[in-house]
Amino acid sequence: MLEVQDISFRFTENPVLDAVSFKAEPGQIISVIGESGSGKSTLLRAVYGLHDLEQGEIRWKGKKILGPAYNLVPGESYIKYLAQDFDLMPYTTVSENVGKFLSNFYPEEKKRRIDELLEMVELTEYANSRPGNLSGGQQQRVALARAMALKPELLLLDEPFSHIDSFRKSKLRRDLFAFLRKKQITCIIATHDSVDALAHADKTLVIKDGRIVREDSPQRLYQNPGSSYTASLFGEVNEIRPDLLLPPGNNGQPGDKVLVYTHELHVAEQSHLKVRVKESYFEGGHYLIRGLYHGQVLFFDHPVPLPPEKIIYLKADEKIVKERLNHKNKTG
Ligand SMILES: Nc1ncnc2c1ncn2[C@@H]1O[C@H](COP(=O)(O)OP(=O)(O)OP(=O)(O)O)[C@@H](O)[C@H]1O
Repeated sequence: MLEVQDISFRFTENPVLDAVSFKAEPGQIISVIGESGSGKSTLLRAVYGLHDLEQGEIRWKGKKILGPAYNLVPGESYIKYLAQDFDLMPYTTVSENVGKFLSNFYPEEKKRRIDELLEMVELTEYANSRPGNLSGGQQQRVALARAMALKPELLLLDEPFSHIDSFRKSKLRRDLFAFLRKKQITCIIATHDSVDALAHADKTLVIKDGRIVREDSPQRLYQNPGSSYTASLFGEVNEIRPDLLLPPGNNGQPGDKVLVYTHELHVAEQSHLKVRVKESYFEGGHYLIRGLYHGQVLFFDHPVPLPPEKIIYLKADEKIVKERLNHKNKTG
């Protein structure tokens, strides 16, 4: 088990990690999501032993992970860290890069393993190419394969799909996480991408200014984001007065707002939410509509574009609104 206990770290004056605590059970996949600069990479680097902490400690299976001041060669052999720069050897082949940490003692076993990993990242035909001649996305796939070559006990992935085209990303993501589950590899993945954070994780940590502000299952986090910061990591979100979405009575406290995702608002015959359409943006499966309610900008999804200045009425599922309101009042 990984135990991160109350760790703080700063490069200069301001803390970059501020009293961070969480646990990862063996085989668990944990996503860390937060805006740029919130401390995701620093957290992964700290877990890998690349930073000397100001306070707190990190343990893997009870053994303390030490920073560079106490460990001449930072990083432990049972942990692999895939950084945002891929750190590949540019002048040796893709195969040699993937096999860098594998023993030469059993050459056939080594070759089988490299072939299996290259197949997973769809780079078999590039086995003899040099990373220097590959695209950014292809290099990232080589780095991913190399990080998994030794079947680490703990894998730390920093934005592992950021350079990979959406055409490949979904399949690679599915295959990678299936592989991790099969091998019972514990994984922490830092990401901006809500699909990375939601689709495959057992638990998601939301980080803001170096602090963990939420820790929950992806489903509960998405259903009850609790703050506009958390909700906005999953896409455009509206903050709406509950009395505009619920029948009279039971409408929360004055000043309350509920968070409503764009796909949860629907055009209705009548409602309290009378909106003037401003613009329609084509997003593939639907249009994102920007409208105004008494000067407040609202976004919602609609199957077709709507003419500017058209007046429409918006509704949301009352059950969802009530649940969010209750959750908000419970958690403050
Ligand atoms: N080597 C460094 N020296 C000083 N400050 C740093 C250093 N590395 C990162 N920081 C600062 O620490 C904070 C957290 O950075 P970090 O890279 O952990 O954020 P992040 O959430 O991973 O961002 P991104 O999503 O953009 O990669 C930022 O304010 C950053 O400017």
